[in-house]
Amino acid sequence: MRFTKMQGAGNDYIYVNGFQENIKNPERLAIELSDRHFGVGSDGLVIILPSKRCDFKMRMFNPDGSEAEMCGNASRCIGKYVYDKGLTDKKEITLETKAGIKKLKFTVTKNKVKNVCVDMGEPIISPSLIPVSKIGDSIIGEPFSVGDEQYKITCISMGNPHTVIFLESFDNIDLHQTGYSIEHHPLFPQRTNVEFAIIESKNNIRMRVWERGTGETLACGTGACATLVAAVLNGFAERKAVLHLLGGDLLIEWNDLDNHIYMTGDAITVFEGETVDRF
Ligand SMILES: N[C@@H](CCC[C@H](N)C(=O)O)C(=O)O
Repeated sequence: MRFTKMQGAGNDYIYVNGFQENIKNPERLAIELSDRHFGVGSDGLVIILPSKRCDFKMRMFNPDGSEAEMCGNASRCIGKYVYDKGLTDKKEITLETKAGIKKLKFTVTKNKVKNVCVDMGEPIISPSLIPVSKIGDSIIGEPFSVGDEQYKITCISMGNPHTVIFLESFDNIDLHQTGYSIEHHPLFPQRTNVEFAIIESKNNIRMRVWERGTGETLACGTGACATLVAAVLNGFAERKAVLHLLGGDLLIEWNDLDNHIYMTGDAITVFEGETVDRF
């Protein structure tokens, strides 16, 4: 099976052309290929497929084999993949995901995609839709305890669930233990991604992320969008900000005219490969 390793802001996935490769068990393949010692090593597996409704369709699997509804960084990399490989000559395409249709716009230099802006759609704040097992219209800066620790959480869905916590510093947090405990907390029936964020200014937010089904990653596109929305709803930030993640920066804007979130960032091809033996 041929594959391409790509990363966006350091969030690395294995991309497979589903027009050519027939993958029977993507859940198992994601577990095996994502392993950083016995596989290729990645934050998951992404399959690019034909779509009846859009230019392309995406399926995305975490390293634990679970399928996610949406992946922001992967959507940008898919833009680069399909344009650079000549699967399209359009600079604006539509992408079908389990979280609806996303629109992608490419910035092209020397016939290669450098940057992609993704219309990520509207954020969802209703607890029943995120989903969060709590009655009410929203969860914005609400007290939450896990273990001996007390936090204030804001819950947002960008098609996939996110729980955002604002901190003064990352020094006193055991991100792996706290991230894991919140991901698996009974409040979140479909588990949750967890973002830890520090407000540096109204337009600059530093964040780290614990991803559902993955663990800590260097970046999460949907997580960056959810963090900006949470920051705005808590009165901490303006509607356009740079989100500084461990693997790079993303520009996120929550447009007040259409209520959509726009995410702009890089997309990089790392290498091409072919699996052998047990894969
Ligand atoms: N890294 C991604 C999100 C990947 C899916 C996530 N782990 C989930 O299960 O929801 C992004 O860039 O958005």
